[in-house]
Order: sequence, then C-alpha cells, then structure tokens
Amino acid sequence: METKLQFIGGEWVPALSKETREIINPFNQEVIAVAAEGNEKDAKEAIKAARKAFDQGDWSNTSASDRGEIVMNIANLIKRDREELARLESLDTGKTVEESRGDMDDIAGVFRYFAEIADKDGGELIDSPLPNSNSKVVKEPVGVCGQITPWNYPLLQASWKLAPALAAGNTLVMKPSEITPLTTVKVFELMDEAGVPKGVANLVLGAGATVGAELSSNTDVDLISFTGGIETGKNIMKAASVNVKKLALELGGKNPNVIFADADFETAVDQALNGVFFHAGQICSAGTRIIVEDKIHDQFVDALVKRVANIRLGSGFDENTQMGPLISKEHLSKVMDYVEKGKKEGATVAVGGKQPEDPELQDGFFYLPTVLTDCTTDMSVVQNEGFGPVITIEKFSSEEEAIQLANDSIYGLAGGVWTSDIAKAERCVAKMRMGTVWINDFNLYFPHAPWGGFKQSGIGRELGKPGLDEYQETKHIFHNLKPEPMNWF
Ligand SMILES: NC(=O)c1ccc[n+]([C@@H]2O[C@H](COP(=O)([O-])OP(=O)(O)OC[C@H]3O[C@@H](n4cnc5c(N)ncnc54)[C@H](O)[C@@H]3O)[C@@H](O)[C@H]2O)c1
Ligand SMILES: C[N+](C)(C)CC=O
Repeated sequence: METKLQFIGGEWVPALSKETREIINPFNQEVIAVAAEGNEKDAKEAIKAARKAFDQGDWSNTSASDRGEIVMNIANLIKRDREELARLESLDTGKTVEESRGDMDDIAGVFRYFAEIADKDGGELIDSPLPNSNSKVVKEPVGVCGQITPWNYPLLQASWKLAPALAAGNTLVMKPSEITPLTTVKVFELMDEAGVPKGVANLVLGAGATVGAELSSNTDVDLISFTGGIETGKNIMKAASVNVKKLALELGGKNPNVIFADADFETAVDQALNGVFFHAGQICSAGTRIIVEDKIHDQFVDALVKRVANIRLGSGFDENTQMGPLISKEHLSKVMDYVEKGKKEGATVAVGGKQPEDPELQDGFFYLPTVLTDCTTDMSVVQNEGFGPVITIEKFSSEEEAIQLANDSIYGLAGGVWTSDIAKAERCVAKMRMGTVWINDFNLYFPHAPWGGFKQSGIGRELGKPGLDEYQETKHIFHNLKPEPMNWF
C-alpha cells in the first residue's frame, strides 16, 4: 500500500523533503505501507493553511448545525467503511479485527455524539448588575488546534480530538503516531468526502521530535491536544508555554482494580482479564494493578492464572486469536525489561514472563500474558506503567488499606472496585483519585462520559460536554442599552 501523502490546505501532497517511512506489520514485520515522512517544514505549511482557514475562511462562522451536519456525514462514512477501516487498523496495530470493529463502532459514535451536541449550546443570558443592559455568555472556537495521537488506538484517539474540534468550529493540524498512520490517512479522505472545507483539517505525518515539536511550539497554534506518554506530555507542556497555548493532555496510567472478598468472584476474575488483555495490555486504562483482599488472594490468583495460561496468541486476522502482538521491537524490549526489573525487586512470575516459544509467533513482537505476584507498592512494576500484558497483584486486609494502595501512585487515570456492598463501593469511589472509576466493571468508555486523568495522568477532558468545552473559548458580552456619562473625573 502506498500512502506517501499528507493532507495540507485541501490537497494531498508528499513530504517537502520527499522522505518516506516504512510501516511495519507487528505480527510478521512485513512492510505494509510506505508513508510520507514530514518534518518541521511540512508542519509549518499545514499550520499556515489552518491559520488561513480559521482567520479568512467561513468555517468558524458556519452555523453550528451546519457544522454538525458535516460531522454527522463523517460518522456515516465511517459506518459505511467500517470493515475496511477495521482491517487496516488491525494490520497496522496487530490487534484483533473483532477489537478493531468495536473501535470503529465507537469512533462512528463519537462523531455522531459531537455532531448532535454541536448546536445545543447557543450561550446564555446572565444577570446584569446594571439596569438598561444585558449580559450574555457565548462560546467561540479556540482557533488553530494541534493534535497529536499515539499508536495504541490510532483512530479512536484521533476521533476524540477531530470530532469536537470540528463541531466547535476550529481548524486543525493532526499528527498521528509515525508508526500507525494508516487509518488516520483514510479518515482524512472521508472528512474531505464529508464536506469539511479546504484548509480546515490538515494532516502531517512524521516523527514527534520534528512535526510534533513544531505543532507544540509554533505560535500560530492556539491549542495543543496530546495523547501519549507522560514524558512526552511534559515536553509538550514546556514547548506550549511559548505562547501560553491552551493545553489538553491525556497521559498514561497504572490503574488499580480493587477486588473485595464479597465480590461476585467469577465475574471479577473474568473482567480482570478483560480489563488488561485487550490489545495486549497496550491500553492507558488497563487494570494492570490488581489489589485483592487477602481472604481470597490465593483463590483469586489460582483462577486468574488458569485463565491467563489459556489466552490464545496469534494473528489479529485469525478469528481464534484472543491477543495479538505488541506494537514494535522497541516496545517488546521495554516490556521485557519491565518484567525483569520486577523479578529482581522480588515479584514472582505466576504465569508468562517471557516470549512465547510457538514457531508461528517468532516473527511477531509477542509476549506471553503475565501475572506477577508477591508485589508491593514500592516496586517499579507496581508504580510504573508497563503498557503490556502484565498484571501485578498486591494484597490488602482492610477497606482503608485498599484505598491507600489504590491512591499510592503518580497516576490518576482510572480504577475499579468490585464488591457486593453498595455502601462500601460508594465510600471507596468517593476517595479514589482518578478521572474514571468503575464499580463492578472495568474499562468501559463511551462518548457521553468525560475521559481524562487526575494527577499526572493529564490535564483536561475528552468526550462528553467537557470534551467540546476544551475546543471553545468563553466570551462574556456586556451591552449597555442606555449609555450615559458618569462624570467621575
Ligand atoms: N489517557 C489516555 O486517554 C491515553 C490514551 C491512549 C494512550 N495513552 C498513553 O500513550 C502512551 C503510549 O503511546 P506512545 O508510545 O505513542 O506515546 P508517545 O508519547 O511516545 O507518543 C505519542 C505521540 O507523541 C509524539 N511525540 C513524541 N515526542 C514528541 C515531542 N517531543 N513533541 C511532540 N510530540 C511528540 C509521537 O510521535 C506520537 O505521535 C502510554 O503512556 C498511554 O498510557 C493515554
Ligand atoms: C482511552 N482508551 C481506553 C480508549 C484507550 C487508552 O489507551
């Protein structure tokens, strides 16, 4: 597949340098596409196009309902091309096609949601302190938005940024992860087909250090929205300070899944697996930190290990496969180092802890689903995000201890509590310092519910009404209907 093009000012163009990058299938390391490799110069061109479209184009003044209609067209085109998009996502990321189909349904739902709320907030009149006056508050687009996405959910994370930015009347430049650009390229074709005007949505492909850094530091960009790792987030935050850009950061997590002895045991075990092993654990909100009540610890570990040992690895295109490979050789080696460090610190490998020996999996970046027991809160495997199929298990003996452990983290993205005691569940979630907390569930997200992190898991929210607010400025307009001199001076 040839994808040597970027989308700038409504035209498909190669990188100015003519450089390209090979896109690799993580299942077998075959080259599946050749993509343009843009750099700072391409990013500057795209920002110029987005600036012009915002300052001189009609998009920001188009009625919100007309913008909503175009965003709805995108949702419908994603539904139309669901299978093609899902297969492309699986080819690029290694995840199962079934998972990718679910992602495409979620993505269409995200565009539909923001299309529907685009025209639902026309502003409000507020009480004025003076007679013969009125005071109103209106929402306006922020301007030119830089949007940077990761490789794990390439199109899903892109949709959480594209849909609200367009619905709110902004123009944008998106940079997908350089290793998984394929579905984002395809969606820019669909946005063009859906009627997004020229220059409004621009796409630059390439590395973070070049394209991403330019988007973060360029003073013509008014907002930067980033999803990715915590260290990259900190760099972007520094770069964005140059013109005090608005900033939205969706960063990592090491998410606690607290299991009390009175939980529905079978369901808690089953959902603990779902909470981690989709996409080989490469999920920001994966429940990789299991904190289980000591009374059921051994029984829980036994049940979990039996199920984990039976997870079927393979090609995402094989319908028997339950878990695909990791994204890259570099990432595989990071996950291996993470587990080795945990072992040195005293964790015990209850299952997994190595690459599979199956000859059919030797060309892919596979790692066995892994459970580490005897974990304590001071260990690096408990504190750091592994971003792989690795669960750490800790024990607790009281509700207070469970909460204390769950909150003992620099992260605050998501967490879960399993119990049949409703009051206990409510007490726990009230104290858990995370942007999303599930009671008797894990890893559920949908367009209406805001998503984002407490603590170092991020700044701001995507999805829900707050996800639209990120892309809007609030303006107060005071109108004096009977101006007269004050004669103060
Ligand atoms: N909170 C969430 O909703 C959420 C969702 C998905 C992924 N994530 C996080 O993403 C991380 C994994 O993704 P990743 O490895 O692609 O992250 P990453 O930080 O390495 O890269 C993310 C994006 O940032 C770009 N980038 C890299 N350096 C840059 C720089 N200096 N300036 C600007 N852009 C730069 C990359 O090219 C890529 O497009 C994990 O930590 C995961 O938890 C968070
Ligand atoms: C936000 N989510 C869960 C869709 C993907 C995180 O990596």
